[in-house]
Amino acid sequence: AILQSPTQLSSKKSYDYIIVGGGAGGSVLANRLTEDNYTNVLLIEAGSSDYKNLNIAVPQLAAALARSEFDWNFTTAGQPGLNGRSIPYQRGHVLGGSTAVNYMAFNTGSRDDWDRWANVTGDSGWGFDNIVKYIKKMENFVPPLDGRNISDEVDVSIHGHSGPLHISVSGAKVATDDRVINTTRELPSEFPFNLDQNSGDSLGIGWTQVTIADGERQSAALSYLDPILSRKNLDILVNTQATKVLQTGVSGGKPVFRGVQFSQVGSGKFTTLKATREVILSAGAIKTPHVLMLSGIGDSSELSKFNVSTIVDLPDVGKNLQDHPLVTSPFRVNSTDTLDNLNNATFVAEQLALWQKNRTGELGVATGSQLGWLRLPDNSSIFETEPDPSAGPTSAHFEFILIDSFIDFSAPPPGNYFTGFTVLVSSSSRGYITLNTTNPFDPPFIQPSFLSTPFDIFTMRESIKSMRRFMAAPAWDGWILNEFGSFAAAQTDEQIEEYARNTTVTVNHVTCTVGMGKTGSSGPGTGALNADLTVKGTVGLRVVDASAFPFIPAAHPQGVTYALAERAADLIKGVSTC
Ligand SMILES: Cc1cc2nc3c(=O)[nH]c(=O)nc-3n(C[C@H](O)[C@H](O)[C@H](O)COP(=O)(O)OP(=O)(O)OC[C@H]3O[C@@H](n4cnc5c(N)ncnc54)[C@H](O)[C@@H]3O)c2cc1C
Repeated sequence: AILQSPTQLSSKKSYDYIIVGGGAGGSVLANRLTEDNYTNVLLIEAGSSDYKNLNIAVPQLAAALARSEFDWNFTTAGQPGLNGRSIPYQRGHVLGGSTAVNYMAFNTGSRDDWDRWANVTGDSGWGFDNIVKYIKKMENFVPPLDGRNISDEVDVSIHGHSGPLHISVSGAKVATDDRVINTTRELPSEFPFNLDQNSGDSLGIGWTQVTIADGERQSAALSYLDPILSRKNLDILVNTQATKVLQTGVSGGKPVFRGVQFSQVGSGKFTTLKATREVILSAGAIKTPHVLMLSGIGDSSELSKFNVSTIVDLPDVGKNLQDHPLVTSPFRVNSTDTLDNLNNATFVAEQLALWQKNRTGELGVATGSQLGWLRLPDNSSIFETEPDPSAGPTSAHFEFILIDSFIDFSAPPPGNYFTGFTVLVSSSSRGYITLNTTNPFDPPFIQPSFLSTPFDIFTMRESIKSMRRFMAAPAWDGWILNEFGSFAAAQTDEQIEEYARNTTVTVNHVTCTVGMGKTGSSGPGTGALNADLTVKGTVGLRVVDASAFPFIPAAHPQGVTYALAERAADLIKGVSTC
């Protein structure tokens, strides 16, 4: 059942597992753990249960979710690599978490991304060949809404067809699709076509797979929770924030953390509850380390600055932050047939009527029908002085997101556009999260440290030059009029770097802030979690969300988080995972 307030909890009921956070990680666990009728689970979510809200359901309304009630409204610290700029740092604040507010691109990571996890943790179960079964377990690949033949857009045979998460390709084609694909024919050595970027080898340009089915967003709440709301052994407590995990004893010399303290914002009332087996933090890569630090689990030198007494000195909590910085390359186009038409209120009203009638029209299509995953040439000058931070030859250094409209996260100008996002997906910069205050309702201090290494600024610059080469292919003749705005003025290497520092934002892929390492290893840089996702130096406490990644994949991370959580569920159940 969904409970709206802690006062609705029954004092007679005890829970085997208390999960904090109902996003990608938490929703998978709540579903899988309650498959056993005798396992009782409480899922605590800070946001509301309004996961069917129109702005969430309709894919092209996603922009309205930023700075709304569905956003934690975080802002980063000033970033030296961005000329001191602070940027918004969006996170989902609703059942479904960030999967309810994201842009729905669906990737499952490259072979090298997963194999690097296996190496770092010493657990081959995280390797690609083993994880494939968990990827298939989550997936249900369905045909696109328009029913077109997609045999040249995706290799349907490698996907799962009976999992909870419905995925597909965009529900209808847009005017630039053929131009993008023709570019891969005209410039195949730099921009090869890849039929399925989720095969383990992600490199090349291909069709975006999305968590959209029948024109509607598929969030973790809709996929993993909505179908099981009638299970008697699952309670979902919404509008309630976990403020701390609490020590409930000592076992084998280690503190046991089976208690959770929680509260509704502004109520002034705090409730505590104890799980009989485990407390699992799935609060995402910002809030999971925040809750751990507030509970006395973190870097003792940081905690002491705020008079928080350290129970477990775990220096890696909040460190190792990795994300994907993004720069826009906008072009004016010689057409009125672009998704920019959705900036016109009358047109949107017409499209909304279509969407409500049968989910058709432009509001149900994906933002960015194609993605490109690309590497710097092996002989790039940067490798003479800097190591390659990518996971290996199947992982990209940078990404293209190719969009049939203007997007630069400010008010759109009049006219029609094409936008190429270039995204740094294997960066060597590392950021961090720490406390700002000890009030659990205050945001933590967030420093992503974007573009703070020579490799990162070099690669961002080269990605923009690569985007210009892509858009100069004959396929675009007659469509592209000219480069737009301050992007057009950035032509020399120095100007491009300055443009990047002045305009970089994020794709909102923050990860790795409570990363896994080898089981039992200790000290800075060895990871905050054991390979089975238990928190080092504790009993009864685990982390299952994107903060547990040891390295960010060169991929949009929701699919990777779902797969991690699918395996975590089996690790928790104690069934064989390899
Ligand atoms: C704007 C945006 C666009 C994105 N675009 C894409 C994309 O196109 N493709 C992609 O793959 N990924 C995308 N992502 C990232 C992706 O959605 C996340 O990586 C993924 O959802 C992470 O899952 P998670 O379980 O770690 O955290 P989340 O899904 O964020 O879930 C965490 C949950 O915990 C809750 N919570 C936090 N603190 C507490 C607390 N103290 N008590 C109770 N509950 C708490 C939150 O409210 C939230 O519901 C995007 C993210 C954003 C914000």
